[in-house]
Amino acid sequence: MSTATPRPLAVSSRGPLKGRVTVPGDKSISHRSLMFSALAVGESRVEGLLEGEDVLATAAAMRAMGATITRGEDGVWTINGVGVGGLLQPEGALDMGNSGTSTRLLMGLVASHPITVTFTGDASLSSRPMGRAIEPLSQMGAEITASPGGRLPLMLRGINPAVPITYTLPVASAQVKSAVLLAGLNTPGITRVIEPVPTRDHSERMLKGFGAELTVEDSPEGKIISIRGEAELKPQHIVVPGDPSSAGFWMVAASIVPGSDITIANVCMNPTRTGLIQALRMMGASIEEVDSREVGGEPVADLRVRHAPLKAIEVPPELAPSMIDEYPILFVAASVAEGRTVARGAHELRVKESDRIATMRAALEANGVVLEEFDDGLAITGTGGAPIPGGGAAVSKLDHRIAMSMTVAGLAAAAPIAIDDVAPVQTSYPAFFDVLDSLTA
Ligand SMILES: O=C(O)C1=C[C@@H](OP(=O)(O)O)[C@@H](O)[C@H](O)C1
Ligand SMILES: C=C(OP(=O)(O)O)C(=O)O
Repeated sequence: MSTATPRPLAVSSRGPLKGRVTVPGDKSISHRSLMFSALAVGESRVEGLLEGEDVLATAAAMRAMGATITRGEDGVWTINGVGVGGLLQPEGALDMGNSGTSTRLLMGLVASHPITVTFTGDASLSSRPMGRAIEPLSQMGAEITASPGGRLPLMLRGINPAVPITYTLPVASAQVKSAVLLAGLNTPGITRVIEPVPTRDHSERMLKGFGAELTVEDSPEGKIISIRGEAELKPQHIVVPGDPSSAGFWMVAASIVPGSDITIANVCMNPTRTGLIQALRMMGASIEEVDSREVGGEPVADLRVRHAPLKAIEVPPELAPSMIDEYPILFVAASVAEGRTVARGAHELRVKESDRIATMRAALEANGVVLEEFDDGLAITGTGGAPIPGGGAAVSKLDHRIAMSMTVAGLAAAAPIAIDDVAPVQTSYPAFFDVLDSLTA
């Protein structure tokens, strides 16, 4: 995995970004495509799957639990599922690598199957809190023994039949929501999740597409998502739309490097994912949607992004769930905006692949950016369009989004930024540096 060999890289400005880029398949949808196909009865096909380390960890885990998963020479993946209830006891521990999504969603799946699974991960993943998934899954009857602080490695003994619950999410987390819904798939009766703050809804959309009986209702407490268990999933042909989180790096790069004009093709525009676009537009970014359409049950568009002077904003905290993975790159945009951008209400950043508030603060500060750290975010005083000073180090802390964000910062810096390790980009965007080369050729 990406921990193996660190890859240092010094990034300097390369001039304007020009041309057209197709971003890789959405990571959230890719994980779910493999998991749900592996639980369907029969053969599913997935086009445009993200072939990053995180998703490959999910593929390996589903194989270890009985699914047959192959990649054709045309890049189309074929999955023969075992059926809901049919997951097999894996022989060894499941290595989740760097992937929180794989871990929490698979904990949910295993919880209602009569198998016992040990989950392990890299140093980053082993420092992240799993208590948020352990709590509801224990209520459903799973027995979970975790490392101190509710961390990996952990052992989960699933139960069949599990107990259906109604669970109100204490944190805005699509992973926890999905863990409970996936446990509900093989649980008799109705399992409900109440979501006070909306988060990405790919599980809901896709489970319906696979034929599960799933309903979403609005209530004063929030969205109530109900799934009827002992579901039968029907195999699907899935076309994975492009990842808006990966697109975010190019949106910001083109916005902040003078003379840039790019088109990012096939970006998933699901409203639970477009917070960065909203925030950048508030800052004055030029992002034009071209050819809006639907792909695989998700809204999709091509985005034309041209350089534009950015102005500081107060980032509305209610946008947080729809741009939670995009704060690191938003901090880079804020670093060259005119004025002081304040982004708060994003506590969750502290428990991602790294503490993304502290990691970005250190990396930007070392490169001359003026900022202030809060428990739940950063305030950043931008250069007003001038290059950021650069010339410092950036420590990526096994966090792909830090490595990519600081690369983009380097494109807008007066002196090179020395990133200690960009190998983590493999988790979500293996072609990132090839695309950068093509846009700056
Ligand atoms: O459900 C998902 O696919 C994801 C949910 C988010 O995590 P949380 O549920 O922890 O907010 C996000 O940060 C992660 O990259 C992917
Ligand atoms: C938080 C992320 O992923 P995960 O939780 O799956 O590790 C991310 O991709 O930014």
